[in-house]
Amino acid sequence: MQTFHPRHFAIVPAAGSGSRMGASRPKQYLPLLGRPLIHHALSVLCEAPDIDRVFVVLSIDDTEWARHDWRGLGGKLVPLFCGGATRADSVLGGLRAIAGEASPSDWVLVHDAARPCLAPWHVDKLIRELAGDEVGGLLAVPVADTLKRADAQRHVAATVPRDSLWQAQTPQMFRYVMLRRALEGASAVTDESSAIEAAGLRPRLVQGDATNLKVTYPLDLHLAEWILTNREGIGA
Ligand SMILES: Nc1ccn([C@@H]2O[C@H](COP(=O)(O)OP(=O)(O)OP(=O)(O)O)[C@@H](O)[C@H]2O)c(=O)n1
Ligand SMILES: C[C@](O)(CO)[C@H](O)COP(=O)(O)O
Repeated sequence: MQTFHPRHFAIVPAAGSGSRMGASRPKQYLPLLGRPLIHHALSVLCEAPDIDRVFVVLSIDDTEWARHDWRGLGGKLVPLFCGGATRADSVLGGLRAIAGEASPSDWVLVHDAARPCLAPWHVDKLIRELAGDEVGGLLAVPVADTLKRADAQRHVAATVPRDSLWQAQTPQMFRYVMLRRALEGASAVTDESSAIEAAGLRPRLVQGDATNLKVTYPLDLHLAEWILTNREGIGA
């Protein structure tokens, strides 16, 4: 009997403008250790032995991608100029663009272009822990701080119990057809898991670590540089 092995595709949404960064160009192209920021995560995804192809979703009017040399990342990398108005639109555009290549039960790993400190072991752990899962899941870290809910005047209205609260990261890994249908049916979601949850399913939380931060504000760029330079020393 022939056994079916699902493939793994990465989709990297990179069509954002980086407004909170306040830089002169989208943050995915800001220099980080001599490379465009996005290069770091793409390199890890392209080198992951389990990942078959890496699709980068760019804005339809992106002019910067072509200014850089990506050949060092090898043949798995495919740019798609089909980004949308929101992150979810960009991911959905990517899923639609690869419809001819992906089978319904292939896995899709969606990873933010803005998370440059993705490490090979993050990808390996996610794929290994979710291999036999019906639904899929995401990297995440348990909330470590005491949480406060603010009122309109920024006074503390309540202390929110942090038990069972996790911070969502990426990659988030789901079956192609399940993710596509979930995103087509979802409104205003900020990650893939939310769309899957809205479809009535329960994604699994796979514990990652704080080094896989999202570069959102200028300080994050310095933190990312420090993490990439000192990774061996901090045991991450
Ligand atoms: N229309 C959009 C918006 C965001 N993204 C991508 O989604 C990821 C996470 O989003 P975020 O950090 O919010 O990026 P930006 O939207 O660029 O940032 P900001 O919200 O500060 O403008 C980034 O890799 C970003 O490029 C995208 O592909 N398409
Ligand atoms: C998907 C995500 O990285 C999970 O933390 C995050 O939600 C995306 O960031 P955004 O600022 O909400 O677009």
